[in-house]
Amino acid sequence: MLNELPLFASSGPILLVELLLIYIGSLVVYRLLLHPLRNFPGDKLAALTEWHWDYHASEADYLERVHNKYGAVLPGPVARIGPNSLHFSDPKAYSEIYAVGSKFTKDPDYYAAFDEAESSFGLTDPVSAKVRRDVISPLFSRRAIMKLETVIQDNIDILISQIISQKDRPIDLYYAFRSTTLDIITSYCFAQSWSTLTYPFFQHPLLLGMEAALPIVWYLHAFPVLRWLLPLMEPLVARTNPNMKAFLQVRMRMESQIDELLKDPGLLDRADHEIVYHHLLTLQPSKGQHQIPSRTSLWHESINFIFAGSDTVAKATSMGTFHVLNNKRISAILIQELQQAWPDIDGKMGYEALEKLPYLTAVIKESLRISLGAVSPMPRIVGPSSAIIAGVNVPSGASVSICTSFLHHNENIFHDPMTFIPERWLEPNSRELDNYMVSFSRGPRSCIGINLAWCELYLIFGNIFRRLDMQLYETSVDDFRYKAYFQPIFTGRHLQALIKERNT
Ligand code: HEM
Repeated sequence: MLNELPLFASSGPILLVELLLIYIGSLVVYRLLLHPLRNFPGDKLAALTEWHWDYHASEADYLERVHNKYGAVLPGPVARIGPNSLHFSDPKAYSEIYAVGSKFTKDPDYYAAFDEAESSFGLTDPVSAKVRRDVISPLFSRRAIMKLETVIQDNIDILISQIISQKDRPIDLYYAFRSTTLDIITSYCFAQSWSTLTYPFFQHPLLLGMEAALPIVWYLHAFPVLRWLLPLMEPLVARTNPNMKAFLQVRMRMESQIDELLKDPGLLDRADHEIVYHHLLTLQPSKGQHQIPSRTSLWHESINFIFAGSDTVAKATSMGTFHVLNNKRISAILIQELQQAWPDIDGKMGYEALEKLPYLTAVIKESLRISLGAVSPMPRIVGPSSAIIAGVNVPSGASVSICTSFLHHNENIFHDPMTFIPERWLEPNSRELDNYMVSFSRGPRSCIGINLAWCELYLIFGNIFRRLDMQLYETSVDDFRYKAYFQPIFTGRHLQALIKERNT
């Protein structure tokens, strides 16, 4: 009887189900038994489907748990965390994956989730990415930052005056810093400040919308179709979730900025200073730019700057400020150093002068170390041939990464890694530690905004600790536990402080 059953039923829907089952069956066999990564240790479900990663991606300690489980299994300090993805735990892997001159490229499947495929962050083709970088990098060179330092200082002055005007109530310093960095990036890159600093309690709806948008990243990764559906669902989303509505408004606002500019390029001449569009909209064949970026590409780039350039600095300053205020000894040393170097409180102290202060520098480095920056993997595709990473032979085409926490929070590198100790950066061996500080990543895709970030960090830390008298309010270290959405979202209360103006 069995022999007489046909292999495929003839009716359409059943045939579809049969084909689907055959496809899934073949995928299972391929991924478990034939895939080039089949011999790497890791959960079977992780090897079978990307959804396993998407399910666990936001758990801050997920990768640590995976390595604790598979650390002793050969071939070494590596685990398979997706069908085509490996994650390393040995810090040596960092300099091999993110090496200067590396031919490894950004993993297109992973980075597509950010929905900025045509921005400097999202471009995965190395040639296009390099052209874009070469075109916009001059705006972020140290020289350019020094020239536009007043743009940054002016916004910090607004921050200080806004904080002082809200005396007698605790200030949400995370929102305050995020407003500062948003206004800095929108003034610096577009000469059109969003003026979020002057919004009541620093809670501008656009800022709240950007914060609410972060958690969608792993959904967009798991279900790529959402990237197409999201714009269609705008009216529904806007009605049901005010923060998502605000996020969609951020995207639309940037879209109209581009449209206005394309309609009237003369707007560029009216900008107060050089902005990112001066670079993007000027053909620069010497840098390999043979065409002006498309409207979509300009739009992606503008959204990229707003996200990449604001939350990162705000989270580092929030964590750093908390740790300084939480330790009387550290805050006393920092304030004393600032008072000595900057005796006239009504005067100004610029970036170059602040950079020379050793304790302030140590505080900033420690803030960057402990806050990590990007908290999720930044995967690269191995190629053009196979590579040895941390002593392990990895086939070409595999997606590889090692998260920053495996260096910054590694007790073999930084003793007592979860404690904020600026002094570690002042010890004789601190140059050695610099090799393991990778907040801005390394290699051809490292952070474009590093000089701007350093300048913001010096000016924000310098100004708030010199000009304000701050006391923590109902914030503890537990409030900085986070969920990982490439950038962290702290799960506790935001950093809050009672703040007065300092008079001397
Ligand atoms: C404390 C502050 C900052 C930290 C910790 C940080 C960290 C990083 C990291 C780790 C990357 C690599 C991402 C990856 O490989 O996927 C990156 C890339 C990038 N960052 Fe930053 N960043 C900061 C500030 C900024 C600022 C202020 C800007 C604004 C100009 C900026 C713009 C960018 C851009 C455009 C990229 C993409 C570069 C590429 O893929 O080639 N960042 N940043």
